[in-house]
Amino acid sequence: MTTGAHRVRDVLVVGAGFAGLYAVHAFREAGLDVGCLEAGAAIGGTWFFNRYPGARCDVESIDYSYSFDDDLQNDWVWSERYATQPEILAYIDHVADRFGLRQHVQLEKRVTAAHFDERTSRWTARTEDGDEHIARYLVFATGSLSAPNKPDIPGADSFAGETLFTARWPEPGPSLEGKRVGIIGTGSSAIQSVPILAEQARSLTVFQRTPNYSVPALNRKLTDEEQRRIRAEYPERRRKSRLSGGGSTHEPYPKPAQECTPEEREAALESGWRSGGVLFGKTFPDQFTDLASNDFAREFAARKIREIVQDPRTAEDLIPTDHPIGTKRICTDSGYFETFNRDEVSLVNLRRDPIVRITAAGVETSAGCHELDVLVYATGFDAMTGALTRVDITGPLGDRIRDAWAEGPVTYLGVQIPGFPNLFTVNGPGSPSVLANMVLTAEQQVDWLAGLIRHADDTGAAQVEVRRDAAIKWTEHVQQAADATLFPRANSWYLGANIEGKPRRFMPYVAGLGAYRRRCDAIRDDGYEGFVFTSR
Ligand SMILES: Cc1cc2nc3c(=O)[nH]c(=O)nc-3n(C[C@H](O)[C@H](O)[C@H](O)COP(=O)(O)OP(=O)(O)OC[C@H]3O[C@@H](n4cnc5c(N)ncnc54)[C@H](O)[C@@H]3O)c2cc1C
Repeated sequence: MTTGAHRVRDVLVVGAGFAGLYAVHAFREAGLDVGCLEAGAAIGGTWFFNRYPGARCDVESIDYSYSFDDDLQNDWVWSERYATQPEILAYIDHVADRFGLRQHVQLEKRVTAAHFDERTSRWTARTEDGDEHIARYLVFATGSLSAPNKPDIPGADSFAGETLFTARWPEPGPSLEGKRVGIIGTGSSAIQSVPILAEQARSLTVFQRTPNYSVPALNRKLTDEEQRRIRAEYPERRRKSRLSGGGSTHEPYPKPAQECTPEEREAALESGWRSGGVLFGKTFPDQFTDLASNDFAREFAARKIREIVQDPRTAEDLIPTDHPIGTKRICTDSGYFETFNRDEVSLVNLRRDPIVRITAAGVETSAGCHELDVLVYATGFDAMTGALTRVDITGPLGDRIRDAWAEGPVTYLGVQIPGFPNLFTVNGPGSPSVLANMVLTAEQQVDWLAGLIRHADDTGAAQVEVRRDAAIKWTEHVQQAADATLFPRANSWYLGANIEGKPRRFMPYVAGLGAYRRRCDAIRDDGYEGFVFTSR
C-alpha cells in the first residue's frame, strides 16, 4: 500500500552513515533539494550498529574523520589514537547537528525496491512500510560492510541460549557474567571483542575457520601536546591524505624489502610492529607486489604469535598460512593473541573439527559438543554488493541489479552501473572504498557526483547514464590493477569468497585514492567521458 505523498526531490540518498550524511550536506550546498532514507533507528551506519565490546576504528582518529571543513577539526577533540565506536558515533551526531543534517533524514525507512520511469526520468524508491519517494537522482550510500552475513549452519535456530551478532549488538549490552560464551568467526570484529568477552564471561570458546593476521593497535590517549600538534598540522595532513593511496600520510620504508640487509629488514619490521596498527601491512613499498618481500613480514608476524601464545598447538592454529599478509584485511587488536593464554579461553580449529550442527545446548563439532549459554556470530558481511543486491532495483528496461551482477559487479568508477541511469553509488565496487580511508573516499565521490549532476543540469540533460563499454573497460582495469598485486591470492571478502555462491570478482580499486581521484578528475575535465547525457 502506498501511504506517502511526497514531493519530487532532486536527490534521494539511501543510507545515513558517514557517506550518506556527507551526501546530504554536499548536495544541499550545491543547491539541490535532497532527502535521505535510513533503515536504522538512528544515523551513524556502521557506528550505530556495530556496538560490540571493543568496537573501534583501526584508522587513526585524526584521519578517520571528515575533511571538508577545517573548523570542524578545531572544535572536536579525539581523545584516543583509535576512536571507540561510541566516540565515533558522538562525532557523527555532532556533525549532523552542526550542519543541520537531521531534518533531511527519515529513520526506520528501509528501501526495499526502486524503479526508474523513463518517461519522467525519475526514480521511485519504495520503503518497507509501503511508502514511496520520488527523485530525479537516487544515490545509494548503503555501505560496503552493512549487510551482515549469517552462515547457514544446521540447527542454528534450535539454540536455547542467547544468540548475539557483533553487527547488531544490543544496547544496553547483555551481561555475560558467569556465562559460557562461544564466538563464531575470527575476523576484525571477533579480534577486537574476544579480549573483552573473555574478561566478562565464565568461559570463552572461539570457533575459527580461517586465522587472520593481527597487529597490536597500541591504542592510547592522545596527550595535550599531540592534540596541539595535530591542530597545527591538520590542513597539510588532510591535503596529503587526499592525494595518497590509502588516505593517510603513511610513508613506507625507503627501500624494497629485497634490497635491505637482514638487519635492516628486521629493524624496519620491528619498528612497524612497535608503532602498532594496520600500517605494519605496508612496511615495505613492495610488500603487496612481491611475494618474497611479503614473506618477510608474514614470517615476522608468525614469530610474534609464537612468542605471545604459550601453547604451541594453539599458536600454530592461530597463524595464517593460506594468504600473504595484508591481502585479507589486516586486523588490529588489544591483547587478542594473549587472550588464548587464559585458562578459561579455548580455540576450536574448524578446519580440523568442523561444525556439524548447532543444538539447543551449544555447538557440535566433529570432535564433540561445546555447551554454551551465549553464542556470538562475528561472521562478517556480504561486502560491497550485499546492501545493493538486497534491494530490488529495476532499470528502465526491466533489468535488475542483482541479475546484472550475476557474474560479478560491473561499474564505472564504482559510481554508476550500466542500464541504471540517474542512479549512483558511493564507495561502491570498483572504487577504492574498503582499501582506503572510507570517509575521504566518500567525500571525493560525493563532490564529484555533485559536479556531474550540475553538469547535467547546466546542459539541460534529464538523464545521465554510463556507456556499457566504458563500465566494462573500467571493471577490467580494476581487475588488472588487483592482478598486479598479491591481493587475488587470498580467498577474501574483497572478491566475495566469504559468501557461498557469490561470484568471485575483485571489487575494490587497489590503485588507491590518489590515483582514483586523478582519474575521476581527468574524466570530468574531458566532459565526463564515458557518460551519455540525454535530454527528455
Ligand atoms: C565493525 C566495523 C569496523 C570498521 N572499521 C573501519 C576502520 O577502522 N576504518 C575504516 O576505514 N573503515 C572501517 N569500517 C568500514 C566502515 O563501514 C566505513 O569506514 C564507513 O563507516 C562507511 O560509511 P558508509 O556511510 O559508506 O556506510 P555505513 O556506515 O555502512 O552506512 C550505510 C547505511 O545505509 C543504511 N542502509 C543500507 N541499506 C539500506 C536500505 N536498503 N534502505 C535504507 N538504508 C539502508 C544502513 O542502515 C547504514 O546506516 C568498519 C566497518 C565495520 C562493520
